[in-house]
Amino acid sequence: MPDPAQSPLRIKICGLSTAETIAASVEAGASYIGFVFFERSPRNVTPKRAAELSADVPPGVAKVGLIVDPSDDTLDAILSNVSLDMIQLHGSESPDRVLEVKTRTGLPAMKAVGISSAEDLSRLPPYEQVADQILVDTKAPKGSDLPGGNGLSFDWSLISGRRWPIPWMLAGGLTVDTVAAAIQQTGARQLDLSSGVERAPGVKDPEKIRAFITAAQAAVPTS
Ligand SMILES: O=C(O)c1ccccc1N[C@@H]1O[C@H](COP(=O)(O)O)[C@@H](O)[C@H]1O
Repeated sequence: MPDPAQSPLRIKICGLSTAETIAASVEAGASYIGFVFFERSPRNVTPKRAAELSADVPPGVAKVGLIVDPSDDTLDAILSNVSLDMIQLHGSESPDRVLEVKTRTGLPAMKAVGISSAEDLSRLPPYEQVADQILVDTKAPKGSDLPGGNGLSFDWSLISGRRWPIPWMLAGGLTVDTVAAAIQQTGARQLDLSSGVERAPGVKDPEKIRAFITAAQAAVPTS
């Protein structure tokens, strides 16, 4: 897993599906690579394809599998094909289910929690007891096809100054144009994004990946 002491900012590029965009992410300095295992997503990859792409991910860059409300069979089917470093749970998994997934897979789990208002923050503490990391994402609008990956940000002032008992990542609509403000308002030192480095849904753009990571690194205060 990326070591916070070694890098002041850790970036996860999610929904990668080509060797070219994985190489661009790794060379630009991404700490995490995300594979989406969710059939409705334009970023969906099969476990076999993820295993092929994993050959391009060097040690030290964590491979994260994004799954939505997975059954045990789904978890087993994915992990029998591809070796992952962390599971990202991006559905409505309960805290107990997060624990079960950790036990079954033997992997650390990052639980996504959707935020759209101050009340949503009350959902965080139970997950902070059981997950290894929290992913703070924008709550998907009612009726949307995807529970994440919609390119929408939330009101970052809601988490400004919050104390986090475990490592966390900021997600939701991050782009090269918004990342400096996102870091400044939330104090985030881990970022996760998908839509903001795409030229079309599911089509990552190597140039956008490089530009985002450069802008994000430049936005972190040095002291
Ligand atoms: O990216 C997807 O297709 C996806 C599908 C289902 C759940 C989550 C998904 N993506 C995650 O959503 C956030 C925010 O993405 P974006 O930058 O706003 O597009 C991020 O954590 C992705 O990993």
